[in-house]
Amino acid sequence: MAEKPEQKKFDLETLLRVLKLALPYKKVAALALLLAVLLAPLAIARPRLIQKMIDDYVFVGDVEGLTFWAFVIAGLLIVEAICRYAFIYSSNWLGQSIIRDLRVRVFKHINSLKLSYFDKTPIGTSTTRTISDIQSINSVFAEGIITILADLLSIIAVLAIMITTSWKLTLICLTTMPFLMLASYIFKEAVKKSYQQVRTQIQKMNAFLQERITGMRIVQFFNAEKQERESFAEINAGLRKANINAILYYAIFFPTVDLIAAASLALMVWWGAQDVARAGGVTLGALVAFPIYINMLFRPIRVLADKFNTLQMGLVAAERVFAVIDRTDQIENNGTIAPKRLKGEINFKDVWFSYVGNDWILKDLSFELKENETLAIVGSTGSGKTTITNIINRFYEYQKGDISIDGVPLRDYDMYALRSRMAMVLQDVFLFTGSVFDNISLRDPEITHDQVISAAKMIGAHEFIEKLPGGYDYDVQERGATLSMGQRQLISFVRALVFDPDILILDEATSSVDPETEGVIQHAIEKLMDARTSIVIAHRLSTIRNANNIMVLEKGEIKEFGPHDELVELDNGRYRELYEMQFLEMSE
Ligand SMILES: Nc1ncnc2c1ncn2[C@@H]1O[C@H](COP(=O)(O)OP(=O)(O)OP(=O)(O)O)[C@@H](O)[C@H]1O
Repeated sequence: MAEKPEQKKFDLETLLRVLKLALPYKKVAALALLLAVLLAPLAIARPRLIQKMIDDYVFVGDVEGLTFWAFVIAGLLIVEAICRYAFIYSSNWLGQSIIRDLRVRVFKHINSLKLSYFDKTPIGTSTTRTISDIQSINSVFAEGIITILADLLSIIAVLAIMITTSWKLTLICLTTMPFLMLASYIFKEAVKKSYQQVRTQIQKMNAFLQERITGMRIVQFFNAEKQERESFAEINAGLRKANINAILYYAIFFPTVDLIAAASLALMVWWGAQDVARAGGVTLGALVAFPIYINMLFRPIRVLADKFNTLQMGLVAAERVFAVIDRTDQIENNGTIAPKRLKGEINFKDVWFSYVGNDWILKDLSFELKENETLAIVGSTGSGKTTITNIINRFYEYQKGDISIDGVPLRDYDMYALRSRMAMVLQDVFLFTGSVFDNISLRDPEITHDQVISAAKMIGAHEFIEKLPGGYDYDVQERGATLSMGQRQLISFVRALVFDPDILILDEATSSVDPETEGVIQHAIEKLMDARTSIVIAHRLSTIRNANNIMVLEKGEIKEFGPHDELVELDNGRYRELYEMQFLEMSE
């Protein structure tokens, strides 16, 4: 994905929108702000008091007065430390609370988006939006806006006290300011650019690793380790270079600022020392306090450029997160009918569907399924079999024609109620990290252990689950990698059965299993389809033969439709051809 907004100038609109996120935490935000305002005069009070002590007490020899003011300074130091702690804690608490809310909001929103969004958006992008981009928004609060404000306030406060102490000395100190400004500007731009490079390299590395780790089998099998190692080394070198560039700028900038500060100090001492001697010139106390002021003036300026970059990067991230939140291609769910049970009569009438534009994948489809009937869909790859199931469960919206279930148009149903009466078993079984029980119940609190066990028994999966270490509590690793294909399929069958759907959508796996497992799976499928309407993308001859009707699909059109015995009789029939070439062979 092109990350072009990075080049944009400061975006006030996004900043305001980010600030609005703090509304639920008004009080903490106000506290952080108040502390920022308080900290500036607190910090400058110390050198001012030292100045006073030297001028009014040291020369007079008033030890009692000196002790008193020393205690005042100590007291102020403690107050400042407490305030600084409270400031850091509250601004970070604010940032973290805001991003916690935002993560929930983004996750919820991503969940509600149409599947077509995920067709177009790489997985990595969705994860980046919910994790690292949102994390960067924290910096807008914790390191950005409030600290920048605190720094600016302290600069103003220091300048004010410097000018009131001696405007001449202040002017002398400020003569180096243009150099500092120039250095800061150059640094800010250079660092921004190198951080962009770092980000690009990190993104590259993430994408590379994600793909290679997922496809590790292929990498190892085709002995591609060497090439992959070389590609990785190249990306890794790029990341190192980008990081070193960024560090280099810091290494140049910070000493440069120190140098400019030292020049200021030298000028001040040179001029100040002469001025002390003059009548009406600066006092000795001021001369002692000024180096501290200079330090206080340069320290925030030194980090300000950096913080401004952080703020800007936070805003760029915020803009990307908002772009996800603002997406309106959510699933429309305007239907209200929510039946407890369905009969499962499905009717397609002149249905047309395309994923993109006018590239029709399903063309003028009409067919009917009665209660408890089974329809087997067969056809060559890409003919649109999966697509039919995708529009029945409303993963995608069809464009023309009508689909109804039990005589009610699909869109009049509440989508969640409708889906709760359907179950889907996919060819590529997806298991989540968690126990076998959780993978079957999908953490639905209404599903009991007994229900799961009795469903597993019906399917014929109970035996093998019992034998797993821990049985139903067996910890399934990511995507079920530690289970065999057949075992994963059986678990997905139990998952479907336990929800006791009225309509079953089944994409039969093409992978062949040993004859014994095949027998178990065949039995499981029969159990699953028993007494409910089923649509099966069929690959097993037994399933096809037992189906009430077979649909032969070709390029999105129905070529033949009818029961096995009828279709197999058709001269030059497509089904007959498929049957003789494929299914008979498979069943041998
Ligand atoms: N999400 C999608 N976005 C765009 N086009 C898609 C999408 N999914 C499928 N297609 C296209 O739609 C057509 C039908 O795909 P579909 O998955 O329905 O075929 P299929 O008959 O199930 O194939 P197979 O037997 O290989 O699974 C294909 O040309 C495919 O490229």
